[in-house]
Amino acid sequence: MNYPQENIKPYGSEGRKAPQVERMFDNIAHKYDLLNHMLSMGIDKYWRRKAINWLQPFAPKQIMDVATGTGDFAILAYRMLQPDKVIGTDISEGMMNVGRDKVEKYNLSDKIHFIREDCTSLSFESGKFDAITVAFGIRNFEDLDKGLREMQRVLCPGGHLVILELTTPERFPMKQLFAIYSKIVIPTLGKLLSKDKNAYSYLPQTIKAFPQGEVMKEAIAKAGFSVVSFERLTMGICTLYTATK
Ligand SMILES: C[S@@+](CC[C@H](N)C(=O)[O-])C[C@H]1O[C@@H](n2cnc3c(N)ncnc32)[C@H](O)[C@@H]1O
Repeated sequence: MNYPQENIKPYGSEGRKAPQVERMFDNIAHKYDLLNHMLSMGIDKYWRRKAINWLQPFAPKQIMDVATGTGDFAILAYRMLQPDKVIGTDISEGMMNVGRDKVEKYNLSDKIHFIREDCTSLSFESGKFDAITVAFGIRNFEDLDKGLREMQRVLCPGGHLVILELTTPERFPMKQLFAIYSKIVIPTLGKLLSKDKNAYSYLPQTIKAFPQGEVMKEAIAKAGFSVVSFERLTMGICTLYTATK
């Protein structure tokens, strides 16, 4: 299936989406953490903890953090779940280099590894991971269904998937507040700090276009997952999706 956000590209309609997304995240990598926490006003930390908490009862030993970026989710997953290993995968070496520095600073280099992988075509063998996490990354995939199928393939039978993604609130007053925030605050602050004006106008456009709630739940189930469910967080600004293989 073709989803609307797959046709939204940061630097214009020419060429494939994935190389443009890679270029964009390489460009903003040095300011990503600052902007991320600033634009979410720190609420992302609560969302991340909530997502990882869901995995706690399953005590996964091998975890892949897809679209790991600068590694915050991978680091938190390691600290909260104490698995044998976390592999962070991403298409942007620029983002992962920031993550590699953090992991070294925290003395976690033997526990958390970063590998360049496009989630729509993973090089890992089937059934390798006990759990897969994705925070704020899946919206950028060139082919959402292919990415979900690949995650399903590399999870072990009974393995767990957790996805956090920004969504559009549907009810008053958050719907109206979020509309103003995403039209004015995100592009203005993003442009000012990252110096890449395309990146922070691409962000709200993809949030608006990305399938959410029941549509996303159906996409996850179609990729072969069972017990798919979702919970809207902070009045619908973010949604937590969980599933089992
Ligand atoms: C908004 S950042 C999220 C980073 C991190 N997960 C976090 O929670 O802060 C999105 C990341 O998705 C990555 N990405 C986009 N498309 C991807 C793909 N097809 N496969 C793997 N990573 C991808 C980008 O390079 C970027 O680092």
